[in-house]
Amino acid sequence: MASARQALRLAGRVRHFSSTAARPAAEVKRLGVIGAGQMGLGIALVAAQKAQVPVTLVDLSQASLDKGIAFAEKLLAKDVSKQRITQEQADAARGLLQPTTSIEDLSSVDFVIEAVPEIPQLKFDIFAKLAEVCPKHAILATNTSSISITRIAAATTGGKPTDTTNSSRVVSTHFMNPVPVQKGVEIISGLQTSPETLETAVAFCRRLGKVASVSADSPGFLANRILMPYINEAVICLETGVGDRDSIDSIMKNGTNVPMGPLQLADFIGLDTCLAIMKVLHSETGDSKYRPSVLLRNMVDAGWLGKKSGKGFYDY
Ligand SMILES: NC(=O)c1ccc[n+]([C@@H]2O[C@H](COP(=O)([O-])OP(=O)(O)OC[C@H]3O[C@@H](n4cnc5c(N)ncnc54)[C@H](O)[C@@H]3O)[C@@H](O)[C@H]2O)c1
Repeated sequence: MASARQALRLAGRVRHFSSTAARPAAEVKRLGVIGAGQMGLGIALVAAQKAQVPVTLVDLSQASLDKGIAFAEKLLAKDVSKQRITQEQADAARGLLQPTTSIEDLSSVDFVIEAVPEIPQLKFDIFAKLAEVCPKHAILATNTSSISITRIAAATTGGKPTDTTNSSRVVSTHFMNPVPVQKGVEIISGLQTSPETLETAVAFCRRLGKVASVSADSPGFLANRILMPYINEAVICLETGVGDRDSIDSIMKNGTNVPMGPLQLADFIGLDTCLAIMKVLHSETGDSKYRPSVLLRNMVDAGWLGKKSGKGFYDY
């Protein structure tokens, strides 16, 4: 596994224009996570289990917090029943999760990861608030799938873009779904991100047992720049009758040794998420090769969003 320094060297393409006095990851003693949905809950649980730090888990919705905590308890109970961890370890991890509906409770975190829905203005507002609430050494990370890290960082400057006190601490830690299972994480620097921030993010992700890839702030970053056109092309093959659903999924599953084909994978990710990312790739690059498939748009318009809505390319 690459060390944090090696990862930084790998990131030779990433230019840095600012520096910051961020603490090294070994001193990340408390994590904050905003958004207790699919991704936020997974990140919080992995942090409690692997880094064994207290996690302040913030969500606007008490119902989401209750659902998330119940899901975490279910995952921990499953790990105990499969003898992957002991009951004591499960209890310790559960005890580290501290749900709250108040963002002000992030006032003593060393590192915060935002995982709210993929809505640009929502993320900008939250980062402006984090710059006010979190300690001045805290790393402010986003789990965005597609929004520019540079734009998110700019939201922390309070209208003074040349003051990088806050924006140099913004970075993306883009975890993969499901977080407890997937080892990969993309670490993306915005234009303002300092080398210290990047290094702290890489090192903290390693404490979570993840393998970090470093990339520049470019539409889709690495994972979605490669994955989403692949999924979109599979939908175009279905739409234009090149092959049926099962043939498309079968050839990719059995021919490229992936656990599921592209249409099933799209259902698991959420077709709305896939469409949103294709739209970003298309609009941000202006390149027609990223045009979302008509069928993908129609499926989303119909409310057939995949597994989460009970119907997508498959029925659930
Ligand atoms: N789902 C995936 O496969 C996946 C993979 C990688 C990255 N992402 C990214 O992760 C982020 C979260 O995605 P998700 O699938 O977990 O979403 P989700 O809809 O499952 O969860 C989002 C949570 O945020 C909460 N929330 C909304 N507004 C809030 C606010 N103002 N303050 C606090 N909490 C708020 C919601 O109540 C909800 O619990 C998005 O940026 C998404 O693009 C998703």
